[in-house]
Amino acid sequence: MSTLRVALVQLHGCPTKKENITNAITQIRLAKERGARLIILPECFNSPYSTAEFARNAEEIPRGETSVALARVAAETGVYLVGGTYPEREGTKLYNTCPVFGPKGELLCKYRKMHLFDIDIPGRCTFRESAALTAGDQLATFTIGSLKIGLGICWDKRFAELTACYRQLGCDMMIFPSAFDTYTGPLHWDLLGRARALDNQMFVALVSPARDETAGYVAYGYSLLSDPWGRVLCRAKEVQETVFADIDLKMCEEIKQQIPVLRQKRTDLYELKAKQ
Ligand SMILES: NC(=O)CC(=O)C(=O)O
Repeated sequence: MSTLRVALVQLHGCPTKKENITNAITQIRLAKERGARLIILPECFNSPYSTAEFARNAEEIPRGETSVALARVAAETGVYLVGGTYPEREGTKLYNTCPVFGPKGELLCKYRKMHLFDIDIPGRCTFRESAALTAGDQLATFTIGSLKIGLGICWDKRFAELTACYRQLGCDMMIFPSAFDTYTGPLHWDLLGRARALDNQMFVALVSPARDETAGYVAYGYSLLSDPWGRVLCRAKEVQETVFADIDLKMCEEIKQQIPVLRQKRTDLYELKAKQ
């Protein structure tokens, strides 16, 4: 395998959880028809992105209805499916969790958002995820052939050390299901995606919900995939749509030779260490 077709599925929000799941399944089937082998959904795709709504839509992973439906469609289509995120319930705690299903419908891993989205830009954007959710404390990776992929969720991409830890683990791709808002999106979305890609010489995919001006939280849209050079290979607009990129897996090795910054780190003077 020297190239991999990736689909970024930018979904619009539907009135109910059931309709969100049905819409996602339809789009996954269409992406498979167009040759995708790795399909990625957005953050919080089965629920409004609201601290007041998380509990109502939360479920156990992988026993809940969203996971069961995603596992089934992954097996039916034979794809790797990054199930965006949805609220996960474990005991009394809620998490913002990204599950990954393999081509047989098996749960390959799940990642719980490690940095919670607590933001306060008066008059622009205020959100306190930590009022409703518990932060995760584990990195999560999976592989497709020789490609090792790391997971983060939205706000996590602002913490450069996290992606650098995944680089240390040998990841050549990061996936961030995300939901930036319409103030931070235009300023930071591309910049952060491309910066993480360039710093770590890896592919970076950011997948957002479509924009809905009537929603309580208005997501930015513009899902994108950056290559290790910081070039945007595909980008959605604001509406529901799926965009595709064929990623060339040799590119990470080439750039590491040509621009050998990863080998030139002065670990005698500074060092990054994952504590797990
Ligand atoms: N929704 C998030 O977690 C993060 C976000 O919107 C931002 O970083 O801006």
